[in-house]
Amino acid sequence: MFTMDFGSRPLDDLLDDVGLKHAFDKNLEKASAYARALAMDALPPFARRTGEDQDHAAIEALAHEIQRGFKELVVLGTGGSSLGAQAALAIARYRPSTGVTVHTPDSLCPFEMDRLFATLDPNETHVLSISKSGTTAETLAQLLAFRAWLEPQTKRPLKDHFSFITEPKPSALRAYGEALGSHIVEHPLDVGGRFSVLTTVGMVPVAAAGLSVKGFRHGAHEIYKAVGSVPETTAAVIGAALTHTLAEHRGVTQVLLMAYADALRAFTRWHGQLWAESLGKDGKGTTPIRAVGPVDQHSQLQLFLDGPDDKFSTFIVVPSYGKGPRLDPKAAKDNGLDYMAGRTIGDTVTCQARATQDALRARGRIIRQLTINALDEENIGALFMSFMLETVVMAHLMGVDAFDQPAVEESKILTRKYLAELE
Ligand SMILES: O=P(O)(O)OC[C@H]1O[C@H](O)[C@H](O)[C@@H](O)[C@@H]1O
Repeated sequence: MFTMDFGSRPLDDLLDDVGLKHAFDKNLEKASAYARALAMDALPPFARRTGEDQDHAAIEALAHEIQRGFKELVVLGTGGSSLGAQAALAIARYRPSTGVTVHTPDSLCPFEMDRLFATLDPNETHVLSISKSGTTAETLAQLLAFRAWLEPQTKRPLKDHFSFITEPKPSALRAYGEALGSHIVEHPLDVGGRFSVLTTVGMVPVAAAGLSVKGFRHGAHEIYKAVGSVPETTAAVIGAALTHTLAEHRGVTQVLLMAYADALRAFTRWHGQLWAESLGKDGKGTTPIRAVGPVDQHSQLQLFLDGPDDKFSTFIVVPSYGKGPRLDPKAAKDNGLDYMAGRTIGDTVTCQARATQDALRARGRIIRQLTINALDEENIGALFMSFMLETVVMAHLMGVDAFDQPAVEESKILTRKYLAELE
């Protein structure tokens, strides 16, 4: 799982220093009461389903079918139909490969599609199209392009090259899959795309890549049990109460999620959609910022430290003292780099994460650190659930509906109209 801290001093003391203890306590009480009520009778389906596991057989069946027949899996989907899988899959590259290689072209880009077609072997390629609505133009366009590329080249039945995850209701994507006769797995009706990572949507790609679905779900389940029983101690509820307090009383308009591990880059993108689409409405919201350390210390840190004090920052750290390659002591000393002599790459990164946070704290910022001890399924699953619940609790405190995205729908309708009108 993971632990949370705010540096060497307790959060209560930090809040006392800035006169926000009372406001925070009130928000924490409200947030905790809401989390308890959710757990008692109205737990969001994305969380409830994690405990049910009733779709496990469907997930494994499709994943095995893909693994048995193909070496490459292209996941077509965008937003909530891709970002969760990408975040979960990112840890696969540190394991011996037991599954297929997964490609996730989540933005519509002609150059990227040309590159994929030039490098993939059509006979070894399976295409999994994911769309909750079954109407998203980008995903449908990619699907049509993949069919046009595969059909003249494959020696196998076309239907075997395709599978689909979409809601059990009429849509263009569903009709397409049915006409092909391909395998179709249900996207749950009651789970929104950006909350769907632990459902079939995120878990089929994960299983095909050889990762443990049970691991992700177990980590997630532990968090939701804790949020239901002792909400006031959990990162999700404290995080929501704190962010809301800082937004109300300290002019915080942005939330920074900075992860010190390359494999968490995709996680920060997943979080960006979750936070922005769930909370940015009715003229309200805080803008998510994504960063990866240490690389973004060399691009954004100046702003974080010396720009406006309008951000609440969360750091995700995987302590890696003694890990990774060791720096040659003699070469380091000979070149005046004594402080590096004999240290590992992991030592360096862990010290950088600490230094960045200490520098921010020295400027009076309240900084949250979440620490995971390894990049594994349980820990990433726990983080998924924690941030989803944090978002839902935050929506409650703000008085907005976490589960719709009316403004995005307007732009989708206009895109379809403009495309149809093209000469
Ligand atoms: O899964 P789909 O129906 O294709 O939707 C994919 C994405 O489309 C829109 O942009 C929505 O705003 C997102 O919330 C959604 O994740």
